[in-house]
Amino acid sequence: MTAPWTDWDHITKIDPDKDLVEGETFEDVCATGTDALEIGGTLDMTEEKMERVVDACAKYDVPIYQEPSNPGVVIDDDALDGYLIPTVFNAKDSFWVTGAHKEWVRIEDGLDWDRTHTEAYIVLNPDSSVAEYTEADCDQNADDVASFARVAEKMFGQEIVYVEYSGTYGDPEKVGAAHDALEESTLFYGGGIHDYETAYEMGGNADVVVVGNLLHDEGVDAVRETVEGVTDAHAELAEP
Ligand SMILES: CC(C)=CCC/C(C)=C/CC/C(C)=C/CC/C(C)=C/COP(=O)(O)OP(=O)(O)O
Ligand SMILES: O=P(O)(O)OC[C@@H](O)CO
Ligand SMILES: [Mg+2]
Repeated sequence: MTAPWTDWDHITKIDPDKDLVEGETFEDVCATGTDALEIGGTLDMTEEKMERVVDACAKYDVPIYQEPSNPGVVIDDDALDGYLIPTVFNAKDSFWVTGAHKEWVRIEDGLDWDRTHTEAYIVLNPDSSVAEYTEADCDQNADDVASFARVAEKMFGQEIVYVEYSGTYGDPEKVGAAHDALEESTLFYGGGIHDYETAYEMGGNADVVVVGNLLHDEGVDAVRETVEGVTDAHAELAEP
């Protein structure tokens, strides 16, 4: 069976610590045309906040994945299609590469391996909380980014590589370099996608575009525009 994300164009990342725009519901989020929901954030996360969002989204048709930022917030919920567990390839502290994972496996018995997948992050915005938190070395040129992507796929068997600019719009050249370096793995891009044009441009350089802050800051109509942008970019790439 092929992995579900190979069919995705767009993910909406919901931060359980942030509100939706006033008057909007999770039903509206699920009606944007987004292909999957990723529930996660780095700051002030708790199991209760995670549960609340998963419960609210469970009855709609969009797959739901939890993206835990640490082992303490992983929830056990049948409504989840799975877990997308980050591993940060350019973190300075190996805790964020394998250490947290080792602790998780040590503490929990009976992990649901069939629903557990990893995302090989390359974190590139030095001002993001995720970069600070993981002490990521963000000083990477396009060749470096491409090489990390290739290492993730070819040496570590990662099915998902994630170029992360959380909070700011990234460099399309670096994203494209990662894309060109991959043969099989799926490239996620996230960071600063805020309208049709940015989604269209990054859609030309990545397999899946992830939209986060926009949902909480601008709302579902803006998110729907980004779905259209990436979908159009991918439709054009697929033309003969
Ligand atoms: C082993 C387990 C279960 C967990 C460890 C998982 C790891 C290594 C997490 C590292 C941090 C990471 C990549 C988290 C993913 C979520 C993410 C990138 C959230 C967005 O971060 P920001 O947007 O910078 O933070 P805020 O939105 O919270 O300010
Ligand atoms: O919030 P934004 O900047 O859209 O980033 C999305 C996502 O990649 C964050 O992990
Ligand atoms: Mg964020």
